[in-house]
Amino acid sequence: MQNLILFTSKNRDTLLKVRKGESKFGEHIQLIPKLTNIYDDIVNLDVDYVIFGIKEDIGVYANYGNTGTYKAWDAVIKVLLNIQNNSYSKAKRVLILGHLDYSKERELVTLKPSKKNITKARTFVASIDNDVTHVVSSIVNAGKIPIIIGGGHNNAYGNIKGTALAKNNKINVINFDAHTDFRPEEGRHSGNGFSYAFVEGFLKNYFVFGLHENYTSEVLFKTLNKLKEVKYNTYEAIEVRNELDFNSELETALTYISNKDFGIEIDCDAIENIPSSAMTPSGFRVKHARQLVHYFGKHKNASYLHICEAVPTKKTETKVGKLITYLITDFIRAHGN
Ligand SMILES: N=CN[C@@H](CCC(=O)O)C(=O)O
Repeated sequence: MQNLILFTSKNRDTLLKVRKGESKFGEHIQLIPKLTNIYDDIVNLDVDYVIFGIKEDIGVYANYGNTGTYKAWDAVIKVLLNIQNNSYSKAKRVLILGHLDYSKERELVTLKPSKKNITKARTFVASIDNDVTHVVSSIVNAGKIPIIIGGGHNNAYGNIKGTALAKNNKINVINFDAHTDFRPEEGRHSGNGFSYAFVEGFLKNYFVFGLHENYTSEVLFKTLNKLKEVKYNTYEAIEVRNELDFNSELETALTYISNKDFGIEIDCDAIENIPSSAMTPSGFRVKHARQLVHYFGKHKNASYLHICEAVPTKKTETKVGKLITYLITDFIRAHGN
């Protein structure tokens, strides 16, 4: 697994800000000292959650989007390690695995998105898919729950495939997102992770929560309406026209996906004013995202959490790191109880 960089005790100690009389999350997490193969390294560890990052934005570039999603992991890990460890946190149940690294390959995203470069990027996304599938399936096979941070939403494909392979069954997904990411299979990118997972038979029931009506084409709406496995609601129906109630929609979506193992996908572009690849001035509040993660996370069939598409800058990295950390800890608290 050449792209997997382990998170070491040295990394932790560099980021940890210890305070006398306090106990920080990072002081209690578990780490793997040496990588042999992920499954063997973690199967006997007494942890429930395995957190890893994906430092890539090649999938976003391959979808002609705004790059920078590779920066989310670094923003999150510095915040996560330094939250308080108390009776609400479960740091001992958490293994920080490390991150998938594509620093060399992502030189491509600095180039003009010519047809040739886009084709190259789409081909490379398929190899990122293989890495993500391998890491996720190893974690799920070992009986743990992956929490995947970052990268573009292309990584939903590897999360779904990896979980489905480990469970030996198709899985369902709830996607909190302004977009369906159900674009045509034209080569892999951040806009078609779910359509590829669906046509390849890894995804069964798919619920998109809070789609933006301005960013979904008529052709795509027609495709979605024809598929009995796909259901959605729109942000406008819930928050603008008040035709649907947020809490009732949570219930509708859970009923639709919870009959088998399911993944929770959170695209930060669904949340208002959060720096992301498709940042929006109009979207759900952070509170809504946290409530949704709590609501789905507490179900026994919740099999993974993926938070993606955030694009932190130097100025916004603490805000993004804190947001994603809140979502991670909401999930862990909900699922553990
Ligand atoms: N993962 C994001 N997918 C969106 C991107 C939209 C955008 O970049 O503006 C999509 O393909 O529609």
